[in-house]
Amino acid sequence: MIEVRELTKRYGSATAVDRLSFEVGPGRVTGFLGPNGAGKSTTMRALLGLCAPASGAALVDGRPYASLRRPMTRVGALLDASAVHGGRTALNHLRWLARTNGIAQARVPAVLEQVGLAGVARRRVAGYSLGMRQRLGIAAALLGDPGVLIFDEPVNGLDPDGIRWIRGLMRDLAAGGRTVLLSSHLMSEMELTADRLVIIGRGRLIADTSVAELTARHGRGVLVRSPRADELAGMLAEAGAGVTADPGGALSVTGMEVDRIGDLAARNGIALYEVTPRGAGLEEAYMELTADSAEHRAITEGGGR
Ligand SMILES: Nc1ncnc2c1ncn2[C@@H]1O[C@H](COP(=O)(O)OP(=O)(O)OP(=O)(O)O)[C@@H](O)[C@H]1O
Repeated sequence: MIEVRELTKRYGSATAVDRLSFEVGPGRVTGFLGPNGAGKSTTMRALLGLCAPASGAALVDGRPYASLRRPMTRVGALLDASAVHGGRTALNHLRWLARTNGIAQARVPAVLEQVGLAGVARRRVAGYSLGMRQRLGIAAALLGDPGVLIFDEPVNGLDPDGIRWIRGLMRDLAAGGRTVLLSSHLMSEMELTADRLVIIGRGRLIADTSVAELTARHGRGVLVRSPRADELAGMLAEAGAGVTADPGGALSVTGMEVDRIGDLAARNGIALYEVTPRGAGLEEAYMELTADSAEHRAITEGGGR
């Protein structure tokens, strides 16, 4: 469990995080989104005791990081994958981490296996690709088998295979009951990985919502196919959804989440052949939500050269 309460952090006269409050619960992946400079890294650093807030609190399992006993067994984090000393091997790095944090050495081969580095564990980290370093950073985060995981831009610089692997891992960790907070400035990435979104801009909370809610509110609706489309259309409309019939016989449903559509059909014994959210509008929704808080905006001048 992560709790951020009225968190404020200033650098000189600049306010990086401004009375920010949100909670992140277990069992799902929570995406932490915001434009460059929104305050995501600062918030994560506060959660990990790496910077002291001016006021408010950043808590893991109800406590500030500094008062956690054996913190690596409570919270694991990937902030900067290049932080490992290049002269070390992955094996030595993890063994040292385990030793200094009271973690059983048996966890070392287990996490190396989990992140796919078992075969290269005796190589020096200096020779690792960016993707391998990310995996090593994730192995370190998982070493203490913590219930809370915090990842800052974990897919940065990864190839499609690496990105797919990280997505799967995040989802597996959440499915296993862990609390997973994952930052990105890309909505497209979050749409595929996260269940819930905490969106900030200029250090303030902009939205705390589920991907499904955001899709229902800003997406282009849900495509529904059913052999009893007419009947279903009537029921959906009665329940408050916007319904239009596509030329092919499918329904285009707006203002209602996929789960509710499914429940309503099930309660009335209506078979569904397809229920597909058309989420293409999410990126635009995010741009709209954060439009006023982006640090740098491209200025488009008419009549350019
Ligand atoms: N050590 C620091 N000293 C001074 N200002 C800082 C420091 N760290 C962050 N800031 C400022 O605080 C604000 C929030 O930065 P932060 O790195 O938390 O944002 P972010 O959302 O993680 O951005 P990005 O997506 O670019 O990583 C920015 O305006 C940044 O310039």
